[in-house]
Amino acid sequence: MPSHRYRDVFARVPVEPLARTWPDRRLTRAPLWVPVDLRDGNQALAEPMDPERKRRFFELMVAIGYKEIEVGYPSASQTDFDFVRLLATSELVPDEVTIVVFTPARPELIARTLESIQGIRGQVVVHMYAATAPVWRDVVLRRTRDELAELVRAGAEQVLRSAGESVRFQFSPEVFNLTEPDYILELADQVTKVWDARPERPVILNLPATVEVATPNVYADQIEYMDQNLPRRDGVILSVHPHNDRGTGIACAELAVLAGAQRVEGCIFGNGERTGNVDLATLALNLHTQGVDPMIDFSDLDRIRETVEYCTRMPIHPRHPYVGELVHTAFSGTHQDAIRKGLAARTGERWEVPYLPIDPADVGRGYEAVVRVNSQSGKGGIAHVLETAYGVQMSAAEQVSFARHVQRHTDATGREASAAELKTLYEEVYGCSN
Ligand SMILES: CC(=O)SCCNC(=O)CCNC(=O)[C@H](O)C(C)(C)COP(=O)(O)OP(=O)(O)OC[C@H]1O[C@@H](n2cnc3c(N)ncnc32)[C@H](O)[C@@H]1OP(=O)(O)O
Ligand SMILES: CC(C)C(=O)C(=O)O
Repeated sequence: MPSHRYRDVFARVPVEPLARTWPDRRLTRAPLWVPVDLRDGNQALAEPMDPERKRRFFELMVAIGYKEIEVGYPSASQTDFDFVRLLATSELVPDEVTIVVFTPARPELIARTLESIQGIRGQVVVHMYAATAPVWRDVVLRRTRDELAELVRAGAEQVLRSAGESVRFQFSPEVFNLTEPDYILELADQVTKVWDARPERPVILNLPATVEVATPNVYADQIEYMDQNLPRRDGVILSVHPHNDRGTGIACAELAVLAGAQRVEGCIFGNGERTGNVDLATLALNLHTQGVDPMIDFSDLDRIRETVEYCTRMPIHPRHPYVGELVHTAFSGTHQDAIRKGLAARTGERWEVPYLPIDPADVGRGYEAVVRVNSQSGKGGIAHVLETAYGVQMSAAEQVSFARHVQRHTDATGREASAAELKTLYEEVYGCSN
């Protein structure tokens, strides 16, 4: 492998020395969540969502409790523009929900974005971004640091000039994680000054790991450094937007919250460009399994999954955390045995069943699928299936002997044996069901 072609993160961006405190902190409450499925998720789809899909997705997000939702990139397409117009001119946005519209720092596209929210009743966040990392400055935007700072200042002023009282402001230095920290502080100072950041009307400063390039501790250090050094800190909502290129988007988000992030952007099951945005459902349910209320209702996870799959036209992997079809299922014998004993030993509300980090019932699933039988299974799992599906009670000796029959059967077929198949086999072996 030509690994010499790549440099580690420390060779690409200065990571400032830091008296870090995040490793000693705990996650004790949910951050502000902002699903960006209708913008960042949407821009990753081969077929972007049509108006009906956008609306269905939006209504789902409102129904499960999101209070701030990025709804589109109005200057990107007529569909995006029209959807924002629909929200601005209808009753679809409840009073307690704020929508976010996204724009690059280009004057004509800012103007189009502001046009899309004309006459809106409730609160709206105008989210402006510009890529700030050196390669993007030099190669993509072809601007020096000062020239790019000027573009951002002009964009912030344009937004301010045309925005009414109901507008709040957000800035994202795209590729924050590869941008020099002193430059981020300079831009943060500039936008928070132009937008008059104060606690009563805070500015959202969103620090994306646009392309994930480092272990999560590095991102956490970068976020804590900003938390400690940002100008007008009490007038800023510090937000993060992790992607999942190294497969550690979840860890980046969790450590970033420990490090001082107050708000997290992502997509509900992690859709997004390349390997996706951070997965908001996983983040929320991770909190739930630590005893922290995520403030979003995932109690009917399969309904949420069906809507997301319909809107994105993409299936969710069977091993996807919490929601995958197989994540509450054990095929392997010793795990089935432990689950069976754990389920039987339950007392009270506390959930401590081996190998099941969450009670499937919390997310609307039953217990039928927690144990399924194939050639990797053992007597405990087989007995569990027959008992729960048909009330068959086997003695310890019978369990041992029947398991040998099942093993021969599953070895011969190479397949899973359903509860019905097990019952038929049981009747063949013992003459009748007990
Ligand atoms: C990390 C992110 O997710 S950022 C969001 C990315 N999402 C999208 O791009 C989806 C929607 N985008 C679009 O529909 C189109 O790209 C549009 C309408 C925004 C722009 O389309 P076009 O005018 O055809 O330009 P194009 O797509 O080629 O963009 C490149 C231009 O934008 C400029 N640009 C890119 N980002 C920014 C920015 N944040 N602020 C200002 N200018 C920018 C580039 O420098 C380039 O300018 P140049 O042509 O002078 O070199
Ligand atoms: C500009 C922003 C928020 C973004 O989508 C990203 O950096 O990934």
